[in-house]
Amino acid sequence: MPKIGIIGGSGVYGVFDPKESIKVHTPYGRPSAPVEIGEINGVEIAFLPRHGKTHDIPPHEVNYRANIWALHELGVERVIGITAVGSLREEYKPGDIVITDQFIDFTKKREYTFYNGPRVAHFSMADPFCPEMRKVFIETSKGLGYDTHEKGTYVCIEGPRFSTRAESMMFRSYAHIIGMTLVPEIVLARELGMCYVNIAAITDYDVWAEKPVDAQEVVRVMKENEEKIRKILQEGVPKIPEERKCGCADVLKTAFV
Ligand SMILES: CSC[C@H]1O[C@H](OP(=O)(O)O)[C@H](O)[C@@H]1O
Ligand SMILES: Nc1ncnc2[nH]cnc12
Repeated sequence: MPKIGIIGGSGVYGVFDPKESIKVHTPYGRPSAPVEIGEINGVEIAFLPRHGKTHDIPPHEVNYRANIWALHELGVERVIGITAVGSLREEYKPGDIVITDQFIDFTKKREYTFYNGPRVAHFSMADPFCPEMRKVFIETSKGLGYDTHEKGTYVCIEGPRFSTRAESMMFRSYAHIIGMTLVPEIVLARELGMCYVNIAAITDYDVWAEKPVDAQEVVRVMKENEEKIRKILQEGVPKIPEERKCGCADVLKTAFV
């Protein structure tokens, strides 16, 4: 049973060679694709492409609950989410890697929880990312010589449209990077006691800076970044401690009323 799951985003489709693919049915419907099982550097991995195998699911229509449930059902305890993001700050440059440490939710109409009653839960989201996996991927990305930001606040917008210049200026006053998929993916993983780390690859300066961003540019730059992501995973995944001492699952002890 794979204990590590990877959710790949825009332009990240070939990070390993799957040995099998499993169709998982969940109480929330179908995940974005069958879950692919394979290995990265000797470690068993479950992989899901967030936008489907042919990128036909837009960010606001991703079935985040089914994706996280499916990975959990297969035994996954730790989730690595790969995302393409725009930069809201000069010093966060296209091509840089960010190991996100906070998020701000600007989405509007998604399924945010597994707990819609009668069981009521309120999960702490103060420090949402797994400290053990953050450490591994910060060290790995830096060790590979990539320009790496140890911290960064990701503002998640609803999409599928990009921001207006005014929105971008506002977001820039409190966040460092912008994307459309981190929420509710991380929230749902946490609700099941799973660890989550976000490896964000910057593809563009959002519109506050210069010319309007476009989707083709994001996918083109992400293709260029794919090798970086592959290397970070190849080196980083085997360094993830097998036993979890991070406390990510402890939120379950205090969430229920
Ligand atoms: C293809 S442009 C916008 C698209 O790219 C990012 O995808 P992901 O987070 O899955 O890497 C962004 O969030 C949007 O979904
Ligand atoms: N500028 C941007 N805004 C929102 N999502 C993105 N994904 C990649 N670049 C983005």
